[in-house]
Amino acid sequence: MSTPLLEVTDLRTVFHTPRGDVHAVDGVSFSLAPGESLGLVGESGSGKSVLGRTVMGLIGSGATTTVSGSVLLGGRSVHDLRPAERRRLWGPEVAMVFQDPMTSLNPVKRVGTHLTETLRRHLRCSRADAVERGIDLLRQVGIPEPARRMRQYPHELSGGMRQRVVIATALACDPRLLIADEPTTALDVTVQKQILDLLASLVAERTMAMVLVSHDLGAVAGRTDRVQVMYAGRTVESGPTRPVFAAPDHPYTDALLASIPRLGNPPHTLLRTIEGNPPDMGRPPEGCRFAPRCGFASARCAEEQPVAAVVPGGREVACHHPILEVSRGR
Ligand SMILES: Nc1ncnc2c1ncn2[C@@H]1O[C@H](COP(=O)(O)OP(=O)(O)OP(=O)(O)O)[C@@H](O)[C@H]1O
Repeated sequence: MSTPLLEVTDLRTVFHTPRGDVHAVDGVSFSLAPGESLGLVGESGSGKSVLGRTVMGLIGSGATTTVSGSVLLGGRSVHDLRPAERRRLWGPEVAMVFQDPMTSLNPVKRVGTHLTETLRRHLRCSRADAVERGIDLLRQVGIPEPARRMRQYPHELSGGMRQRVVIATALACDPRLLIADEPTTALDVTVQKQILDLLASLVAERTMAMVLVSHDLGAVAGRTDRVQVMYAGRTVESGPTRPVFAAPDHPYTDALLASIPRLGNPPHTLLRTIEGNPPDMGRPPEGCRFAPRCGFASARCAEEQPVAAVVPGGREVACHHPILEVSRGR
C-alpha cells in the first residue's frame, strides 16, 4: 500500500455547550491513500460533517470546542499548524465542496471572478492566464459554453450548474484531497447522479483522494473504494464499499441498507425502518450507542463499548454480535 495522504487517528471533536459537552466525533480513525475515495455515511447527526470540517482544519480547539487526536495531511499535522500555514493548505492540499452551492458562491461576483481570484491568489498567475485556466476548469466539470458562463452571476445558473462551478473552484489549485460534504443534497434527483458521477470521474482522472460525506448510501455505492459507517460520533463498520454493502457485518449497516427502497423489489414489499432515534449526543448511552435500537443487543452491549475488530476481507466492525459470514450462512 502506498504512503497515506491522510491519516486520522483517534480524532475527537467536543463542543462545550451551555447544556453540556457534545461529543460529535468520538475516537474516529482512518487513512486514505492518494487517489483513493472514502464514503462517510450515517444518519443525520452522526458526526459526518463535523468530522469532515475537523479534518479540513475548519474546526479546531478554542473556547467552545476541543479537538484531540491527530490529522496528518501529507505528513503534516493540520491542527498543529499556525492559522496562516493551515490556510495555505486550503486549495493546493485540501479543498471542500459544501451542500448548498449558494453558500459557497458570492451572489454579487461573476462565475469567472470566483475562479480567477482563487487561481491568482494561489498560483500567482496573470489575469489572462487565470481566465484561460478558469474556462478550462469549467469545461472539465462539464459546463457548456464556458467562456460565456464566466461572465454570468450565480443566480443565472441552475442549481446543478452552480454546484459544477463550486467543484471547478475547489479543483482550481489541483488539491490532493477533496472533501465533498453532501454535495448533492440541495439538487434535484436527476442532477444528483450527474454531479456524483462527475466527482467520481474527476477522482479517477486526477489521482486525487476524496472523502464523500453522504446520508445516502446509494450516492456512495459504486463511486467510492471504501466506506466508513458512522453512528453517534463513532465508526461502527468500515471496509471496501462493495463487500460491505453486499453483506454488512454491523447490524446498523444492515438496517440502513434494508431501509433503502429498491426498484427490483416485488410490489408491496415492506421497507424496514430503524425504530427509535439516534441518541442525544450530550448524553449518549454507555456501552454500544446503537444498542437501544438494535435487534441483536444483549446485556453486554448496554454496558461495554465494543472496540473495532478486524474481520476477514479488510473490514473492521465495532460490535459484540456482528453478523459474520458464519451466522449469515454464506
Ligand atoms: N457548533 C456546534 N455546537 C454544538 N453541537 C454541534 C455543533 N455542530 C454540530 N453539532 C452537533 O454535532 C453532532 C454531529 O453533527 P453533524 O453535522 O456532524 O452530523 P451529520 O452526520 O453531518 O448530520 P447531517 O447529515 O444532518 O449534517 C450533532 O449532534 C450536532 O447537533
